[in-house]
Amino acid sequence: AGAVAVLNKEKNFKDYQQVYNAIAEKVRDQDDADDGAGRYGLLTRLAWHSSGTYDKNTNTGGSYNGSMIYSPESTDGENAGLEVARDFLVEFHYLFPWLSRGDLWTLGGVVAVQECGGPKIPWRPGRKDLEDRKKVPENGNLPDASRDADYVRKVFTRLGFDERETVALIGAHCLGKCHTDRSGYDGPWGPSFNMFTNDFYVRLLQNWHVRKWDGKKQYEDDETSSFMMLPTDYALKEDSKFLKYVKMYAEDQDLFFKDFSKAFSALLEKGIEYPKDVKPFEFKTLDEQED
Ligand code: HEM
Ligand SMILES: Nc1c([N+](=O)[O-])cnc2ccccc12
Repeated sequence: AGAVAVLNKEKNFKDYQQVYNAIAEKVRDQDDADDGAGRYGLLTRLAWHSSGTYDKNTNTGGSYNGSMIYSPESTDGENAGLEVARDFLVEFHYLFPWLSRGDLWTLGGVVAVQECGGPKIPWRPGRKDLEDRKKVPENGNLPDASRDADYVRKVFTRLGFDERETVALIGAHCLGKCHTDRSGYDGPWGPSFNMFTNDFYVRLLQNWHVRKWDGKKQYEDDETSSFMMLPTDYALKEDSKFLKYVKMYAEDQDLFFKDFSKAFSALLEKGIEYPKDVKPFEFKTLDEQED
């Protein structure tokens, strides 16, 4: 059976908005971090990887248990660098001891997307920290960036997403950057990675070439050589079915925002059963609360 959300009767919207605000203030304080990318990409990736272990065929993995602190998940090469994200958030575990790791890590992703101009991400608490180490998912479910379109389709089908949702989710690659000491990929280098926009798709439709360097195969844009794409990013334009949605989102940022909001919210809840009357929270951004 899936993991059933455990709702804390003493905590309500106001308490979770307070956690949101505390995380958002710290993110804002670190806007210069990571060569100007800030923490938006890093926290979005933590929320994604804590959820991306989900397997719809066995109804295992996902964000519920906050299991990334345990091996083998903690040492999965695909999670390299996410200890920086977990360390960034750990103080809020002590500030708000009633919040589980799974709730904290997924809420961090909601803060990250919303605080850099992205759409509202509906979010529900109720994840419970793992007691039984045997429930830590095996490595191998988080995707490898060197692969092709069919591999990407397989990964997101296993997660329970269709092609349109797959393309919408990968649009989060408008945020943040690659780190040679984490994934081995490198860049981008332009100041374009701390705002949530449809730029990923607009750029992907421009002209690219394989970068000549001593690192992993990746793409570089013909015009400025200041952007990069992973092989799995580039695969989205090489595959006619994915390309249809790349063009759709490149032409319509509002549609991208609507689809991303729905798919990312669903990603963060994969494998979790909620009582049907539990409505998601929609948090205000810091800007929206400024008096
Ligand atoms: C085929 C699927 C995907 C692959 C192979 C992939 C791979 C990667 C790789 C290799 C990095 C660089 C990590 C580093 O060196 O720091 C990265 C970064 C990132 N990924 Fe993905 N990713 C995928 C899908 C997604 C999805 C679905 C999301 C979110 C919804 C996402 C969000 C991010 C973000 C925000 C970053 C920047 C992290 C930072 O700035 O530290 N990715 N991804
Ligand atoms: N900023 C990024 C772009 N981009 O187009 O700016 C493309 N792909 C990425 C893959 C992983 C992390 C960041 C990316």
